[in-house]
Amino acid sequence: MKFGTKAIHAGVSPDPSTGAIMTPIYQTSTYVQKSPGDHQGYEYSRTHNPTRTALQNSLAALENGKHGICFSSGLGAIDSVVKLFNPGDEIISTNDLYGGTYRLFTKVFERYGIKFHFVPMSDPSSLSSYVNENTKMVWVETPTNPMMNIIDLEAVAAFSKKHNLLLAVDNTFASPYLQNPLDFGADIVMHSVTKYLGGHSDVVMGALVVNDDELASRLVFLQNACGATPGPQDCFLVLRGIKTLHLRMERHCQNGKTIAAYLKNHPKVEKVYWPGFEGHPNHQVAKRQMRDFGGMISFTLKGNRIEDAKTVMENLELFALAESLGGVESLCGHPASMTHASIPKEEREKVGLVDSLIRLSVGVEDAEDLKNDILQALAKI
Ligand SMILES: C=C(NCc1c(COP(=O)(O)O)cnc(C)c1O)C(=O)O
Repeated sequence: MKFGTKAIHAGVSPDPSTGAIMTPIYQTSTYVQKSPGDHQGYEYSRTHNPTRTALQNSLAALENGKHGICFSSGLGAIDSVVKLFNPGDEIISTNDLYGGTYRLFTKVFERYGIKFHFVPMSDPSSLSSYVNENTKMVWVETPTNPMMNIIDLEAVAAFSKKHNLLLAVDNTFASPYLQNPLDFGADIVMHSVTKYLGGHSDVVMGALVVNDDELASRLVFLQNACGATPGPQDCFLVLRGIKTLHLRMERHCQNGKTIAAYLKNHPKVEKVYWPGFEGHPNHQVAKRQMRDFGGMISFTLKGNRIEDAKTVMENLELFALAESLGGVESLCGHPASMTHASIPKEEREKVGLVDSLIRLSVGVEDAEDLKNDILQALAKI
């Protein structure tokens, strides 16, 4: 099946008892058994729930994987990935990543003896210097949040296999519509389902998709044992969001291209970070591993004054100033003081995340209105 057909049909089937075409919301915590252990595959909703099962199967299909595993948030999913490891183990991570992920790694798991190396990954050949006998996994985002770096999945997968490391890829910014990391050799693909998959800014959820059965059983064990599972209503909302993922992503990409080009030519804009530009350092890699370049854009202003950035964001009207991304409505954010505030300033600035950086999640509105919104806000500085 092609992606658009999978988005509508994968993982779901008419309800066996009623024929309902949409997967029902099984709003129940438990299931009656005929005698101890004699049940219909469902015992307790933290462990299994039919609405969640349909969503997990749908997500696995969209990522060309075998096993989908859902969590109550993206960080809940990442938490379970890191719980695969033990004190003394080491993880090599991209040095540009979501601030909450950095915080989870450094403020939680370093206390449990897991060591993280935050390194630039635009040239995977430099990674070997960070490998030792304790290294267990490589953690990648691509495109990265918020600097829009592109990491070569095929090259990092080859590196990981050569050194017998797991490769986990946070595919949130691309969505399964634009990129499928398992196809390039990744072992785990992770999503903040909160973003493009839910697509309507009305759910917080996370997911993992893997092919390996043993890895899946370890992650399913952690999903149940640690309990960060989503409820059936949220699973229903994401199942519904997924049905239009392909249509929404096409519009996000069209609008992203229009807005990126508009910003690039604006006299008050210093630099625009968007993988679709031919001048992007890894544009050729993006072309190879992505089907299009997405709706996430970051940019800086001439003069790099935080006051100017705040004035622009306060005056944007269609681009609402809020955390998150990937919904139908356009959002703007200030990573330095919002999503990435938990990363020390000196660490942020090593990757180019300066105080004047503005991040846009370009929605599916009419592009002309979005351009005019940016024009009027930039006129205020
Ligand atoms: C809320 C934001 N990010 C969440 C996020 C997460 C965490 O997902 P949550 O569903 O918010 O827990 C993981 N990975 C990436 C790349 C993310 O962007 C944000 O960047 O505005």
